[in-house]
Formats: sequence, C-alpha cells, structure tokens
Amino acid sequence: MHKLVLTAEERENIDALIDGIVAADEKWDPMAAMDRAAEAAPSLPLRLRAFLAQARAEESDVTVVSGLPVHPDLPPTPTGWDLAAKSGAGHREEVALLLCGTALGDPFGWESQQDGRIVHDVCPAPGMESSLTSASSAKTLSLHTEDVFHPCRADYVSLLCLRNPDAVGTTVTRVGSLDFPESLRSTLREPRFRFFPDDSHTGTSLPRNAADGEGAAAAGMTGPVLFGPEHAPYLRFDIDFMSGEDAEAAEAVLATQEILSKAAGRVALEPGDAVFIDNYQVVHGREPFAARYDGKDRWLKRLNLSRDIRRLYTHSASRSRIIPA
Ligand SMILES: NC(=[NH2+])NCCC[C@H](N)C(=O)O
Ligand SMILES: O=C(O)CCC(=O)C(=O)O
Ligand SMILES: [Fe+2]
Repeated sequence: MHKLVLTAEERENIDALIDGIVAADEKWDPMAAMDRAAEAAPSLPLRLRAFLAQARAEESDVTVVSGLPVHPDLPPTPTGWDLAAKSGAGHREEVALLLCGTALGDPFGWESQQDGRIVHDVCPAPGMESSLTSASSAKTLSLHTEDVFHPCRADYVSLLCLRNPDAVGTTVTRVGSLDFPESLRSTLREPRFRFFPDDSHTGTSLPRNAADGEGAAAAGMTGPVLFGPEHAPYLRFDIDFMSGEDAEAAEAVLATQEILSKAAGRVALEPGDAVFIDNYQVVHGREPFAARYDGKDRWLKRLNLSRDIRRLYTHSASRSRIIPA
C-alpha cells in the first residue's frame, strides 16, 4: 500500500482549486466539473501529483491519499444515491475526487449505473440493507472486482470518504499476496467462467436468468479469473455475479472465494481519505454495519478510472465518457 498524508497547506490549495471549479458554472454541472477538474489537475500540489504519477507507473495496488478537504458544512448523508444526485449533495467532494483521479486515469461512468453519473454516491438506502449493491449495510459486500462482467471495467475504482462514524472497513485482497495451489491456478487461467452484470446495473434483485431481454450483457461473458503476466497475474472475480462453466470451474470459484476471504485486509476510511484500488490486482468489499438514516450515515463518493479511455470509445463507438454496458 502507498499512502500520502496531505499537509494543511496542501489541503488549502486543493480547496482553492475546488472553489474555482464550483464557481465557474452558475449551476452545479457534474459533466462540466469533470472537464474543469481535468484542466485544473496540473495545478494540484506537486507532491500529490508526483505521488499519484508514481503510483500509476509502479502499478501500486492500493493507494491512499489522506487529508483531502471535506467541507465543514457538508449536508446530511442522503438516504440513497438518487437523492444525492438530485440535490448535488457533496459536490465539492466530487470535485476533490475528480482532481486526484485525473492524475491516475480518465473518469468514466456507465449508462446503466446510477443514472449515468460520473461520480457515484455510496451510502445506505432504506429497503436496500441486504441487497448486493453498494447501498447495502446489514449484509457483507463480498470481495469483488468492480463491474466484473465488462471488458472496459475500471483500472481503478476510487472511493473518497465523507463520513464513516463507525469506522466500517473497506475490505481488500491483493492478488500479489495470494498463493494458489498449482492445479487451481491453471483452472483459473482458462476461460471457463461466466461473468454477469451486477444488480446496480440491472436494477433488479431477480435471479439473473429472469433478466430476459436485458441485452447481451445479461447473458454474461466468459473468460478466465487469472490472466496476464505468469508471475504477477491480474484477477477478475465476484462470487455473486459469476459462475463456473463446468463442475471443476464451479469448484474453483468456491476455492478461490475461500482463499480471497482468508487473505483479506481492511481499510477503515476516515473523512478526507481517498483510496484508489487497482481493479486488476485487488478485489474489494465492505464489512456490514447498522444504517441509521439520521443524516450521519457512512457516505463515500466513488469514481471509475480508465488508464486508456480509447478502449471505451472503441467499445461504445462514440467519444462519450458514459458508456453503455
Ligand atoms: N458481490 C457484489 N455484491 N457485487 C456488486 C458490487 C456492488 C456494485 N459495484 C454497486 O455499485 O452496487
Ligand atoms: O463501501 C465500501 O467501502 C466499498 C463499496 C464498494 O464496493 C463499491 O462501492 O463499489
Ligand atoms: Fe465495489
């Protein structure tokens, strides 16, 4: 893990950049803010830019920046991403995440997720306590690759903490820390696994084969779990949204889940902490917690970053940062 703690002066400099971006448009406009953040990112404190550039170059698996500005007048935690989207709650913090994220990759969103927003809200929502989405609370969010089903999934999923009063942990397992038995490793390298869009895309808690007519993505896509460099492989895994294509592959999924769970570490984000999780090297999840719905709930902003936005443009056949799943 790489970690940088910002000084008070650095935090003030970043806050001033946010002031400029927020003031530039009469009304809060998330897409305009994304462009303005990209323009302003070269003015971030040099130490932060150098840190993020190094994290990118070295393929750091878990990268933390601490001490980002969270506004003292932060509104109450919304009871769902849709309410946050409507009110623009936490928009200054969205800009903070965009500014840092731009140093690692290009921001993008999914048409099918959180209404095509670029920066997402992760906060508990009433009725969703036991769902398989980020709006859950009572249930453990199992270790997963973000958007495991998609070839253009993020290179980094980034999370900026606005509130986390109970120090709920984000769980992480780094593929580099794992030791797979040789027979399991070779099974995982074969394209004997099928990956499906998760419930945050399909908007359903129905069994996935009930999602008829949802398009090609609903049928899933096959591929390996481990791929890339022989001695430093990348990983793609989400037990809730994948299956083995044969009995041995199905066994391998269960065995891998066990190995991943045993090796999990945790990061309890504090307000102003941003974590950049390498989505090819790390699976992440979340510990369960009790939602309060009193305005003080845990609240994160989330941003997907691609190291090569052209992969997405090629996929979607348009130069849009909001791509169809
Ligand atoms: N194993 C899982 N629950 N996977 C889905 C993860 C949550 C999903 N990324 C969301 O935004 O809601
Ligand atoms: O809440 C967290 O710490 C992680 C949530 C998560 O996995 C996500 O939003 O994709
Ligand atoms: Fe996630």
